[in-house]
Amino acid sequence: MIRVGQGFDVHQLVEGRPCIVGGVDIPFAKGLLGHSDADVLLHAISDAILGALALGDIGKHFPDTDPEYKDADSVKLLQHVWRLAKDRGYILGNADATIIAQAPKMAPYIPQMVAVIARALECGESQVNVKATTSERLGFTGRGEGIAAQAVVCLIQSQS
Ligand SMILES: Nc1ccn([C@@H]2O[C@H](COP(=O)(O)O)[C@@H](O)[C@H]2O)c(=O)n1
Ligand SMILES: C[C@@]1(CO)OP(=O)(O)OP(=O)(O)OC[C@H]1O
Repeated sequence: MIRVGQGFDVHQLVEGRPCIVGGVDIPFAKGLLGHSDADVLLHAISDAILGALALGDIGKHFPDTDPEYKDADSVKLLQHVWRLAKDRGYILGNADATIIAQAPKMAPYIPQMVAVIARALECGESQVNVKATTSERLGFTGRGEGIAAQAVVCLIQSQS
């Protein structure tokens, strides 16, 4: 069986926080605000996987009221989500994601993000694509108030 899922997430950019996107700590004057490390890209991918599995969303699995997830490493959250897919006999077909950010420039860090994601999803790097776009200075992303990310995944059930 093949299943697809999509995910979308937004986090606010504020001073005094690290800017962690796709598991990469990007040097920038502002960082992402959240209960966890606020890794907007990994949250979108996690939600896409949970969507494909019809298992709800990351807020359901990792409540932002739970101190266990305070400043949590989203790579670990993604690994947990991937375990749910593996336990149901799925492998990754492919994942494709877009980061929407006026700044910082993501391109130099994308190969590192792809490596982090492929490692967490136990797949080849050719199965993972990460893109970035500005929103041409329009809207909250364009004003630099936050970063958004969206993702789609295709999961393939290799055993029944
Ligand atoms: N935060 C970003 C945004 C964009 N990029 C790269 O720049 C290219 C052009 O962006 P447009 O919004 O003008 O389409 C885009 O294709 C990305 O390669 C980036 O690295 N970081
Ligand atoms: C990851 C969790 C849990 O720490 O918190 P945040 O970092 O605030 O992220 P969000 O995308 O708002 O939702 C999921 C949360 O429950």
